[in-house]
Amino acid sequence: MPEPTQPLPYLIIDFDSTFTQVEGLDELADIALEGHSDREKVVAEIRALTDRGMSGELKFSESLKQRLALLPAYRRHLGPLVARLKGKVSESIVRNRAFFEQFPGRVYIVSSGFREFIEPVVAEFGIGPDFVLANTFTFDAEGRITGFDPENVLSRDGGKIEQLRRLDLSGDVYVLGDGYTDYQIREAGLANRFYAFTENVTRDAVVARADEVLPTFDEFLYQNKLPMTLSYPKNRIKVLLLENPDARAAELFRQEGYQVDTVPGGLDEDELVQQIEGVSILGIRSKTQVTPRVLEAANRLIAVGAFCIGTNQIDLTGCMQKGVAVFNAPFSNTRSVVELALGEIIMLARRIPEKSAKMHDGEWDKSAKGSFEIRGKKLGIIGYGNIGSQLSVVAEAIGMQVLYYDVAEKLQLGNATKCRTLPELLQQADIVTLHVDGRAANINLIGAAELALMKPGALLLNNSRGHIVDVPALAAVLRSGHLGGAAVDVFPYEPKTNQESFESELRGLPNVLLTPHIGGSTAEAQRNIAEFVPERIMQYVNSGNTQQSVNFPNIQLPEQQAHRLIHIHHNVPGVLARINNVLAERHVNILGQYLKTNEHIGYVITDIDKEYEPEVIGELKQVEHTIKFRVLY
Ligand SMILES: NC(=O)C1=CN([C@@H]2O[C@H](COP(=O)(O)OP(=O)(O)OC[C@H]3O[C@@H](n4cnc5c(N)ncnc54)[C@H](O)[C@@H]3O)[C@@H](O)[C@H]2O)C=CC1
Ligand SMILES: O=C(O)C(=O)COP(=O)(O)O
Repeated sequence: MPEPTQPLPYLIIDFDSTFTQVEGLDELADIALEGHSDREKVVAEIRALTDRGMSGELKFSESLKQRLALLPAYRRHLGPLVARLKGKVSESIVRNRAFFEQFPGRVYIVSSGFREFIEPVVAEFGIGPDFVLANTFTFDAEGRITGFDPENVLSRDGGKIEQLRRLDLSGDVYVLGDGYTDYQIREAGLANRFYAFTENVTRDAVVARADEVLPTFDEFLYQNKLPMTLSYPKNRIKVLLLENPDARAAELFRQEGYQVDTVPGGLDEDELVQQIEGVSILGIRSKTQVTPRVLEAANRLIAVGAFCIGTNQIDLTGCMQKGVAVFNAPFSNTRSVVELALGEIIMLARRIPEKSAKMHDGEWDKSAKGSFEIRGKKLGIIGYGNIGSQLSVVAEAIGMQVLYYDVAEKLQLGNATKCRTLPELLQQADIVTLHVDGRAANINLIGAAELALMKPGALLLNNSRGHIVDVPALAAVLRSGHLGGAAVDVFPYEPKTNQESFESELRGLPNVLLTPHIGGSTAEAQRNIAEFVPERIMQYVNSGNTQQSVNFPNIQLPEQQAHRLIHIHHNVPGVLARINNVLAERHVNILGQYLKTNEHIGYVITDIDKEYEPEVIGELKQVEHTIKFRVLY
């Protein structure tokens, strides 16, 4: 942990909506009015008054007076209130409890809320009663809250200013709060800096006047080089999501505390080059090309999430050499593609595309010509991976005979028959379906020669990648009638957004089913993907776990012990020895070490004791052939 470079300034922290996520009086009203028919109405009125007071719209004393008048609360409600507030302390404050315990006497809670509920909450963070400056309630003989002690300076307008004056602190004073009255301390010259704390609420009028905006308390600690629980404030991690992944993805990243920007549709290379600067996590789908130029401009990138299966659009080696881990969703839309393919096979076998089009034109064409059952027909699957092999099982279940061809040795499922060559499959199949990946070697895998080998009247499905099929050659065999039909979901060029029109030689051809790359576009698949990919990326960021990464050596790490050093380097001999030399010379105790390499990079994880000289980190960064280095606390 970095040690403070200078004595800690005095921190003046507001309580309601800053130290805690909520406003104490709002919560008190909610508790006191439990079971009352007008609970919601009164709580809403109190909230509105709080807001008007906090943003400077209503005089503070007036807002307080009006709120208390609406509040039918008793002393007995304070216990439940404290219990509730203890569970609602701001997450980044809870996370950094150790910081508060480490600096007793430097943190004041200055609040126009009430001592009765503030003191017990902040006591758990080592902040004693002398460091709580707040209002106090007045009660009647029955214990009903009647108002506030008017002698208390904090009950008056400008009360926080006067309170600070009386405190007469010497040295630097920083104020953290969400309200206008917090800013006024700085305005009055009684603090050096005002930090608008926006983890719980953002008030524009307050943010506009702040020296700094703090989305979390981690950010404050990071900026001031103070000891913090996280190694890096999560709010500094910028996520850029393109091509509309399900909204759940943005939600999960936001919940984690990251800043998320979304761009509907894809970006071309020039646009992405402009937008990638400062982005730590890039989320794309099948359209966006992550090219060497994009990577060159990516100064902060640590991970790319492909919210799909295919990763041919990403320069995977370039990412590796930059220390950028790539993750995809290898099985989240498999079933959706299988279902689409199966539906297309039946639709084409019955010539539905042209029959449906005719019906829309008012033409009744009842005939069995060219239509057949798929039972007993030979389905030739090219690429027997996750999609191909699942389609194999489903197709057999409805009575098809399956043939398959794959460049890799694959487990033969059910009664499927393996073909040793591509021509062997093409010559036999009644229906050919493509499920290979989009690697460059597969460009025009199906060209004029391959199409010529297919049986007359056979059907072709391409739900894999557009460049796998030579489109003009396919159009020619459809026009000539050599093929009986085709279903095509993917194209060499696909429109960037739904506003762009679709151009293709396949348009208007008979018995051709065209779909706009929707093989994986189902609610189920998109939701699965939007959970799967962020989870992998966040695990990687938080623990270094690279399980399921497409381009990094896969390591599933055990739970982190003390501090974790994550070192990515070019795979040349001797780097591990150099890392360990630095640790040995600095007498650092290694608790666990894990190494895995691939042909380009080495990935070393070292768990070490918390106690080490800060210079160790600098020295490890200097180890020759280091690509990226980070420390996790
Ligand atoms: N239309 C859409 O919306 C979707 C399209 N896809 C595409 O489908 C592809 C396949 O997906 P998965 O089955 O999950 O991938 P996978 O990686 O499990 O399977 C691909 C298989 O193709 C084989 N292969 C590669 N080149 C070949 C060749 N020239 N000849 C024969 N076999 C070859 C591989 O050895 C592998 O077994 C993805 O890479 C993606 O491009 C995936 C999901 C949705
Ligand atoms: O999963 C894949 O590889 C796909 O082709 C689906 O791509 P998409 O997410 O629809 O752009």
